[in-house]
Amino acid sequence: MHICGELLCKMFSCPGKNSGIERRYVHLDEELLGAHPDFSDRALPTLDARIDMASAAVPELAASAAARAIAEWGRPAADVTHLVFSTYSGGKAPSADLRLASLLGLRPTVSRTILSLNGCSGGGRALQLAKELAENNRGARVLVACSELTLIGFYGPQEGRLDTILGNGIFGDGAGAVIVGADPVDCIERPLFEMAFATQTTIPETENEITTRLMKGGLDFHVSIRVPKLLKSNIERCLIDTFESIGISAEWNDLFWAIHPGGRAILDHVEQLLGLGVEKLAASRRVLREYGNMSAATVIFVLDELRRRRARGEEVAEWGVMMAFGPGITIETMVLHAAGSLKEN
Ligand SMILES: CC(C)(COP(=O)(O)OP(=O)(O)OC[C@H]1O[C@@H](n2cnc3c(N)ncnc32)[C@H](O)[C@@H]1OP(=O)(O)O)[C@@H](O)C(=O)NCCC(=O)NCCSC(=O)/C=C/c1ccc(O)cc1
Repeated sequence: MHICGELLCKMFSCPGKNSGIERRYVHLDEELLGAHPDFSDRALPTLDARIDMASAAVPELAASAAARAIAEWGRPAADVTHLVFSTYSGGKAPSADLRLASLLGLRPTVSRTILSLNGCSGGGRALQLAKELAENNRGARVLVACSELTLIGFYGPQEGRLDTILGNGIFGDGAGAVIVGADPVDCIERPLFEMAFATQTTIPETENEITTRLMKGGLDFHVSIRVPKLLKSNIERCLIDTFESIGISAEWNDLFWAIHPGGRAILDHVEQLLGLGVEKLAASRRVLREYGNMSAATVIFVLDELRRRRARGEEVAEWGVMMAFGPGITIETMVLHAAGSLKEN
């Protein structure tokens, strides 16, 4: 797995001390908003303009992350065989995946899949799909790209919609990219993490807790106040089931952790529930602090941060877990093995 995160956009506000967020980056700056003052009002028909803007900017942002991931991978872009692209910020076909393939000069036979509206679980889903593709197609090299722009669903405050304020307070823009493959080529490819096993769980009867819908005024998203507690009640079962499936018994504090920082409360709940030491969620908290919740792209930033922490010797665990949460409520869980540890065995 080769990882790279990318931020195009301009720096945004500081949303307050309780959020755990110090800065975020957004494409929709004051100038653009000045040109589209109707974006502030979700009752006005702005979807066409938002989709036009996103159709240009989403693949460009993805391309800058992907170009860096490909450069670090060390092989030419033409060696990419598959592309899995996740975004909630689209709304037309051909989609951002085709434009990204063209911007990167991928081969015309590249096999493309777009994941749309998977929200914050999209990064986990895209990585699991890439794992399946890589393991089942000899020599496959899968480019995973997640690119999110909040402009598709940014509104001003509205009476009775506290979740809009929550969204404006925690969401940010960003893109991440990863190259996934099996059987690395010696001396050229230097894997970072092995994706050992992955599961997807849907929490029963929670389909109304995180929702998004394309409306004439933009992407209308709703995140209920119950989300952190629902995750807290279900996460440990997912972890136990996942580790039992591969016959590994794990002490939570002996693992490294890449939890999607959907909000500060979610990280607090996970830390408390699993009895994790304060450093265990440091990568997730840093990404939340520096970039906010960039939906699907966020777990890629967390993995990127984790590999930096590993390089500095701040995280030494051999096995780890990545978790991402999105509409469903869907929990994507993946057991990871640090590639440096593989070589030592
Ligand atoms: C950092 C927060 C936002 C605030 O923390 P706090 O400052 O300690 O304050 P409170 O938690 O006590 O909340 C302050 C107020 O906000 C209210 N509130 C608190 N969450 C809410 C609420 N979801 N609604 C509506 N009022 C609320 C809460 O009731 C309270 O109201 P009040 O008592 O009247 O002051 C914290 O609540 C927090 O981290 N919440 C979790 C955020 C969360 O659920 N994140 C989403 C995870 S899932 C995801 O990321 C998917 C996104 C997605 C993206 C794109 C897609 O296409 C699809 C999906």
